[in-house]
Amino acid sequence: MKIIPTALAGAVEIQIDPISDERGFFARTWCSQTFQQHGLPSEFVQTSVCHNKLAGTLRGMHFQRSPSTEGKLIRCEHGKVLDVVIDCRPSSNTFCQHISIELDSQQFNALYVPPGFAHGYQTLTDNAVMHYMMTDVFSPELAGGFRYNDPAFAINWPLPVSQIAGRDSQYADFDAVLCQQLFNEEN
Ligand SMILES: Cc1cn([C@H]2C[C@H](O)[C@@H](COP(=O)(O)OP(=O)(O)O[C@H]3O[C@H](C)C(=O)[C@H](O)[C@H]3O)O2)c(=O)[nH]c1=O
Repeated sequence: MKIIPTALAGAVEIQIDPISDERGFFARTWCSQTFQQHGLPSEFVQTSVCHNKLAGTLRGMHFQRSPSTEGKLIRCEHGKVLDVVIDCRPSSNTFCQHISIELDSQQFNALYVPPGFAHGYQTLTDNAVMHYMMTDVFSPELAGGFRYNDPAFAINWPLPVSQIAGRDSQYADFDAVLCQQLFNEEN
C-alpha cells in the first residue's frame, strides 16, 4: 500500500501495490500494523456499504460531532465518485478548508478521513457503490451536516445534482463559531 498525505493533516489517500500475474492481481487494502506505523487506525468497529442509482447523486456533507471519534476508511467499490472532505477541527491550520479526490473502483484507491471532518461525495457514474470502515459506532444524535453548495466552502461539484436527500439541501449556512462548538474536543 502507498499512504499519500493530502493538504489536510491526517486525511490520506491509500493506493494499492498490486501483485500481478497471468490471472490478474492481488493487493492489500488495509493492514493494522502498517496503519499503526503511519498513525492511522489499527482497528475498525463498523463497516457499511452504500449504493447510488444515478450519476450526479450527492450525499453529504455529513459529520459525527464530538464526542464521536469516528474516522472512516472510504473506497468506491463500483463506478467512480468525487469525494470531498472538509476540515472542521477548531485548532487545525486548515480549518474550513476542503480537498476533493476521485475514488475510482478501477484504481482501487481509498481515502482515510480522521475524526473532525465533514464528508460527502458526488457520483460520477450510475450504480456507484461506496464501502466504509468506521473507527466508532454511528450515533444518530451526533450526526449533522453542512450544505454541499454553501458559499463558505465553494466546493466545485462536477455534475448537476441528480439525487439528494431533502435534509442535505436544507442545512443552514455555515457558522464557524457553531462549528467550533460542535467539534470542540472538550465536548
Ligand atoms: C451513516 C449511517 C446511516 N445509518 C442509517 C440511517 C438512515 O436510516 C439510513 C441512511 O442514512 P443516511 O441517509 O444518513 O445515509 P447517507 O446520506 O449515505 O449518509 C452517509 O453519507 C455521508 C457521505 C457519510 O460520510 C456518512 O457515512 C453518512 O452520513 O442508514 C446507519 O444505520 N448507520 C450509519 O452509519
